[in-house]
Amino acid sequence: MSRLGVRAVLFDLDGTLIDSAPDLAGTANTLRERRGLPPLPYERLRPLVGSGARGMLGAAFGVAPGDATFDDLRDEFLAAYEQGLLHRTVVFEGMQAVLDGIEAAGLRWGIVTNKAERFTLPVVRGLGLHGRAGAVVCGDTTPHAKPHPEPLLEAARRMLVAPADCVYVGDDLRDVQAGRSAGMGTLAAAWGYLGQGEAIDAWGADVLLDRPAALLNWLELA
Ligand SMILES: O=C(O)COP(=O)(O)O
Ligand SMILES: [Mg+2]
Repeated sequence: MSRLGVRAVLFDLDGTLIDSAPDLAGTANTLRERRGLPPLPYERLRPLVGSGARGMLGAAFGVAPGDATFDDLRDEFLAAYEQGLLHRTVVFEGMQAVLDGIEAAGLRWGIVTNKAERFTLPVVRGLGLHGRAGAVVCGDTTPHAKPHPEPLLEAARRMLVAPADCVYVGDDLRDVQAGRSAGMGTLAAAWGYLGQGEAIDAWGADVLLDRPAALLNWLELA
């Protein structure tokens, strides 16, 4: 895949553009604390953060979707997370420079996440990214979420860029699947929430990136 013809870079949010793991793990421990349970170590929770509330509740309480208590715990988890979206969540180190480089080169960039709008929009605003992103498409913006291509196609439409002229950068297999289905080049971000034993090189991405700055190199902007 060539960077020639790339006019827009779309980014996944959690695990790619921002590190929200400390706040998601912190929320799991808030719920444990409410029940008099000791906190779980961050190192144990972080590898499960890619599975969102499901991963956090599985680790914290041993529950899974379909269990009697799961839905109530998930609602409580999401309400608690919403209270502290930006306590310790940050843009990944090196990523501001990547966004600066993309903008300086006259390329556009946007966000396509499975995180719901109620969480995404305050986070994106709070981190100062809102006025800069050409589009922010969330898990509930279109009828289908990733790995369906629809959110990526919606972002391309909003940015007035043909899907073939976009690339998608993400830290999960479903990001690569969505990008391919949308007809976009795919770049897999290895700095994100890669679960234990996950084989990122088996996802079928066009390019593997080991750190944010590698994206600037690939775009030939560094
Ligand atoms: O919150 C989620 O479900 C995952 O979000 P992401 O798509 O930005 O990684
Ligand atoms: Mg992600």
